[in-house]
Amino acid sequence: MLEIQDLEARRGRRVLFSGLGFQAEAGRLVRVAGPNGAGKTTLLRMLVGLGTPTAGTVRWRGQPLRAARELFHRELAWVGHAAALKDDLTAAENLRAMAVLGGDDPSPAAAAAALAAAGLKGRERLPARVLSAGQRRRVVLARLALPQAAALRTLWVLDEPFNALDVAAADWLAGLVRTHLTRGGIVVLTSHQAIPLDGLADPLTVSLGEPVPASA
Ligand SMILES: Nc1ncnc2c1ncn2[C@@H]1O[C@H](COP(=O)(O)OP(=O)(O)OP(=O)(O)O)[C@@H](O)[C@H]1O
Repeated sequence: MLEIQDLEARRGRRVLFSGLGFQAEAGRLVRVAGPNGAGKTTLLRMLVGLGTPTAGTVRWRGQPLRAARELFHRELAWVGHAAALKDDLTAAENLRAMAVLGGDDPSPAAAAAALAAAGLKGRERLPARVLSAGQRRRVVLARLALPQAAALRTLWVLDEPFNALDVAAADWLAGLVRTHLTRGGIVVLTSHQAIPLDGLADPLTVSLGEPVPASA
C-alpha cells in the first residue's frame, strides 16, 4: 500500500540518503532509525507530502503521491515531532482544532473520551500553557484515539511519538499502535528510545546512516 522507491534527499551538498526503498502493507509497523541528523524527519515529511525528494517516488495504493493526494490525505494521520498547541486554547479545544485541521470533525464527547484515554481526564478545560511537556504531547497524540483515526486514517506517520511520555503514556500509545496494526493499518514512526512494542509480528526497520558529502 505504501511504496517507497529509490528515494533520495540532499541538504546542500550532503546526501542524507539515496536509493532508499521499502514497502509497507496492511498491518505493518515501519521503524525509521538513525543518529541525530540522519534524515529521519526529512524522510517522514517526504512520506506525507510535505517535502520533495531530489529523486525517487512515494506511492500510495499504487499511485504516486501527487496523483493520489486527495485520497492519501483522507487516509493519513500525521503527528510531527514539534506539533504545537495554542497556549490560550484548552486541551479539548486544541485537540478539536488539530483534528479539524487534519480533516476530522470529532464531537465534543469524542474529544473528551480521547483525552480521558490519554490520561487527561479533569484537565480538558485547562489552557495548554499550564500543561506539562508530557501532558501537551498526550493532547497531540489523543488525535490517534479519536474514532476517525481508526476508521478513516489507514496510515499513521509519527515523528518521535514517544518523546516526553512517561511509562503509562508510552504503554497507552503502544496499545493504540498495536490496535491500529491489528485492524490493518500501517504505522511509520521514529524513536530514539526503546519502544514498548515487543512481540509485534515482523516490524520493518529502515536504518539511515550518517549523511555523506555529495560527489556531484
Ligand atoms: N530546512 C532545512 N534546511 C537546511 N538543512 C536542513 C533543513 N531541515 C533539516 N536540515 C538538515 O538535514 C539534516 C537531517 O535533518 P532531520 O531533521 O531529517 O534529521 P533526524 O534524523 O530527524 O534528526 P534527529 O534524530 O536529531 O531528530 C540535518 O543535518 C538538518 O540540519
